[in-house]
Amino acid sequence: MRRTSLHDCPAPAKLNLFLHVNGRRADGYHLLQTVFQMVDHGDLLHFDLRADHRICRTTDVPGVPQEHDLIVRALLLLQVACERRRGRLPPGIDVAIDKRLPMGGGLGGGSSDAATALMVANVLWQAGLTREELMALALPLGADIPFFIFGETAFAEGVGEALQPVAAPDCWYVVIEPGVAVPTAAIFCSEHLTRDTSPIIITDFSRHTMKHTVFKGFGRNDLQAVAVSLFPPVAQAIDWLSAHGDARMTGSGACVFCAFSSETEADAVLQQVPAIWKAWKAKALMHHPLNTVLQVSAVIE
Ligand SMILES: C[C@@](CO)(OP(=O)(O)O)[C@H](O)COP(=O)(O)OP(=O)(O)OC[C@H]1O[C@@H](n2ccc(N)nc2=O)[C@H](O)[C@@H]1O
Ligand SMILES: Nc1ncnc2c1ncn2[C@@H]1O[C@H](COP(=O)(O)OP(=O)(O)O)[C@@H](O)[C@H]1O
Repeated sequence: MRRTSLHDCPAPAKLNLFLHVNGRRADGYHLLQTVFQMVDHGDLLHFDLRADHRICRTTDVPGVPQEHDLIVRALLLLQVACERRRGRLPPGIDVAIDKRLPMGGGLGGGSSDAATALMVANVLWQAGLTREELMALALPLGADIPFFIFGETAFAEGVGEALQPVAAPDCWYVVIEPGVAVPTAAIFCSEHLTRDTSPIIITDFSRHTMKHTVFKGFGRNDLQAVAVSLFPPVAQAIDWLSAHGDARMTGSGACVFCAFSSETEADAVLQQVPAIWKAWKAKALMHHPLNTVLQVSAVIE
């Protein structure tokens, strides 16, 4: 049966368990190695097919005009791809967002929103793009989007688009939002950013090591030193959380996280977080929730 709406669609946050900057491409983009981990905390999106062909965001997102919104841009790309494939333009979509993830937080909120929109619209429009086709369509919009469509914990290379599944640590995270928005570009263009971390090679041995990454302090976030120097609240949050474990920044910041092997341990730390910061706990997700909720893989593969 053809569906005309899908509500309460999750767009989970990601954490970069480590993030190494290995070099820079001729176009200025940086070559990275990272492990992307989804967690069970994120935005919620609601989709309704329209009678016309317009893509409309029905929720105001302060600072993000509708035409710049990654959700809207992603859906416009898919609508055109769908028209090319099917010979007719699919109906428009109204998208409402319950925004929970802070912008400029390094949690990939905008990217995750766009990935969820693409996976849902692929079903609503019966567009029939494969997972790989959706990932390729999304990459020009943002390097993190393909990961969310890939849908499982991944070791990523290139600018984040070359993905391999890795064993994920089954744990809980405490995440602190330091209350500042870090613009990704400001970190990557800093003259103080180190860009020469030696690439690691993923073997069966290192896959195993990855599983213990968060507890054994594997790697580091090469973007952290620059973010800490430009944004003191990030430094303060890392200092505080470091008393409880290996605290790190995710992505280009600002959020910081620390892993715990049980929910009880995470709760104990969460209760002590100073009231000046917003903080939450989240469980590691092995798969994107839409893989099962929507049977996306069955529909698009
Ligand atoms: C750093 C990461 C790690 O997961 O995530 P966030 O912390 O932003 O969530 C990503 O690589 C973010 O990739 P992406 O989402 O494409 O970054 P954008 O905000 O579009 O990039 C803003 C600017 O940062 C620079 N940039 C970005 C990515 C990259 N690999 N090299 C770069 O030099 C470019 O100048 C780009 O124009
Ligand atoms: N749906 C969206 N949600 C959040 N940010 C968006 C969205 N669409 C576009 N953006 C833009 O992407 C930027 C980065 O937001 P976000 O992905 O949430 O953070 P980060 O890249 O730090 O993880 C925002 O500052 C905003 O300008």
